[in-house]
Order: sequence, then structure tokens, then C-alpha cells
Amino acid sequence: MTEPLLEFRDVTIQYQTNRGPVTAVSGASFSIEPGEFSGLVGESGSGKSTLVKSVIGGLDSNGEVTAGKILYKGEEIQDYTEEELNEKIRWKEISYIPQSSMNSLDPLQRVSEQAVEIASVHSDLSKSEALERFKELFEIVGLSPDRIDDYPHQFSGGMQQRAITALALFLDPALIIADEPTTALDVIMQDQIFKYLDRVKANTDTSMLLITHDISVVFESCEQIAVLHGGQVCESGSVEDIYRNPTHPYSILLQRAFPDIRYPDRKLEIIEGHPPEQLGEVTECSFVERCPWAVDACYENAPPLENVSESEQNHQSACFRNDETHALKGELTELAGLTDGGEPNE
Ligand SMILES: Nc1ncnc2c1ncn2[C@@H]1O[C@H](COP(=O)(O)OP(=O)(O)OP(=O)(O)O)[C@@H](O)[C@H]1O
Repeated sequence: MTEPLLEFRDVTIQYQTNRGPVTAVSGASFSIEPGEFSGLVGESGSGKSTLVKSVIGGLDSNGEVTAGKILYKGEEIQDYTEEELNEKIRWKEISYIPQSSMNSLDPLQRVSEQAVEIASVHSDLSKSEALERFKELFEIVGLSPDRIDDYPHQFSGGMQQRAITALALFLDPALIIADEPTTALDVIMQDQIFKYLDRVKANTDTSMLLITHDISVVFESCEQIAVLHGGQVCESGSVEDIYRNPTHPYSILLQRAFPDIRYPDRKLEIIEGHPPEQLGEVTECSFVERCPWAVDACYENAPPLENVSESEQNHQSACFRNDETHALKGELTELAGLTDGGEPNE
């Protein structure tokens, strides 16, 4: 097996507050393989942004990785200083497209000038080489290369997002992390994003980590997925396995909360409640208060991630009732008045 590009190993991240430490991520483990598109999915407040910000040194000043390791190409990076991150990681190795990326272009500078600036700080490219490369990238993300000298306001929202992706690809990073790339966009623009992500996949070797609350976005554009709830990774594996055979109760319900072309008439589930804010150490399953199938054990310990089946490689779920999932899924189908048995009609 090749070494993962990025690996979270039992990572806990806390914020110090005047009410005590808030545990935003607890014991999270998952990895991203070279060249793959992965999705990190979960509702608002589940710890997605905290987890990815810890990789690029973007945690708020009261936040800290308090346990575990973050390995990039096998090297521990959780304690890197700002200087080390700038020198070794940012742009060249990992580019980050933040949630409010539309505001991240400088409105007073032509986008080509922003590219030339990144090149002069982080690479040896000459100005003309930088502009040539930027034109090529505009083509990959589906923008006309003649528009590189435009100002950000001359682009629509979707075009700005693509220009930002071209900047993120500029120094040929091994990984791009995109935080909620589709949230602020309408359905037509979301569709354009899927198309250009496909072109990025076809034309570059870059891996992508997509952060989103919408599991269907991950099913559409990724190969691997990690599902996060209340700072814990509930389930991880290939998109194919988790699409066909979601095992953790949260993944099952989350999948049923979004439209699915396999079940056009299905009623969408509403998952009652919200991910909890975790004060102090976390000693139970973070989904316990919302889970229709919780048992006493779920209050006593946080369940570990375990392999779900021998045939589904890397498919892991953190639930004390993993072995009973099939029966539980049927129960849910009955409870919700659904007609299928929880398996896709293919
Ligand atoms: N600076 C902070 N100080 C204290 N708590 C924080 C801070 N930032 C985030 N949190 C808490 O950490 C938890 C995880 O938040 P985070 O923003 O990482 O989740 P998220 O899944 O990215 O949500 P969203 O999609 O809304 O950004 C939440 O309980 C949040 O209130």
C-alpha cells in the first residue's frame, strides 16, 4: 500500500473558552490517498472546519491539537510553526479554499496580478511563465484564458470560484482542501462546479478534500468519504461502499436526508436535534442523544472505528451496534413508512 498523502491519527482538537475546553474534534482518524478526491461530511458544528484548519495552521488562536498526529507524506505537521507551514506546506503542497472563498480574491487587483504575486513569493517562475501557467489553469477550470487580466468584480460568483481554484492549483499542490465549495451557489452553478472538478481530476494529479454538509455532493464527486458528527469520525470508506451500504446510524439518516436518484419518491428524513457542543473530555458516542438505536453502552464509551466487512476494504464504522445494522435499517424503513428495504433498486 502507498503511504497516505494526509493522515489524521486519533486527533483531538480543543478550544479554550471561559466555560472550559470545548472539544471540537475527538479521536478522529482518517486518511487521504495520493490522487484521490475525498469528502469530509457532517452538519454545521460537527468539527469539519476545525479539522481542516488544523492542517494548514488556520485554527483560531484559542484552538489547539491536544492529542494525536497529523501526518503529511509521513511527516508530523501538527506542531509546525507559521514559518514552517509557509515554507514547506502552503500553496506548494496544500492549497486551501476557505468557506467564504468569494471574498478571498483582492477586489483591487487583476486576478493575473494575484497569480504573479503568489509565484514570486512561493516559486521560481518568471512573470511570463507564471502568466502562461495561469492561462492553462483557466482552461482547466473552464474559464476563457483571455480573462486572466479581469478584476474579480467582472466575474460571476461561480466564475470567481473557478478563478480561485485556478489560483489554488497554481503551484501544482499535491492536495487542495475546499471548504463548502457549493453551499453559496444555486443548483445550476453547483452543476458547473461538479463539471470543472471532473476536469481538474482528469487533467491534474492533485488530490482534493471537499468539506460539505451535503452527502450527495460527496457521492457525486469523490472516491472516499469520512462522516463526522460531534467531532467524531462515525464512518469512513469508499463512496461506493458507503453509498450502497451505510452502516453508522448517522450516515444512514444523513443519506436519507438528501435527495437520491435511486429513490425519487422517497420522503426526506429530518435528523432531530444538532451535533452537541462538547465541553471537556468526550466519553460517549457523540450521536447518542440523537440516535434512535442508542443502548446503554453508547453512553459509557466512545465507540472505536472498526472494519465493517472483509469484502469492503477500508470501510469502517464507529458504532457498538455495527453487527445489527441490517436489521436496524429495516426498522428505520418501517418507522419512516418507506417502501424499500433500505437497499438500492438497481
Ligand atoms: N474559536 C472557537 N472557540 C470555541 N469554540 C469553537 C471555536 N470555533 C469553533 N468552535 C466550536 O467547535 C465545534 C466545531 O465547529 P466547526 O466550525 O469546526 O464545525 P463545522 O462542522 O465546520 O461547522 P460549519 O459548517 O458551521 O463551519 C462547534 O461546537 C463550535 O461551536
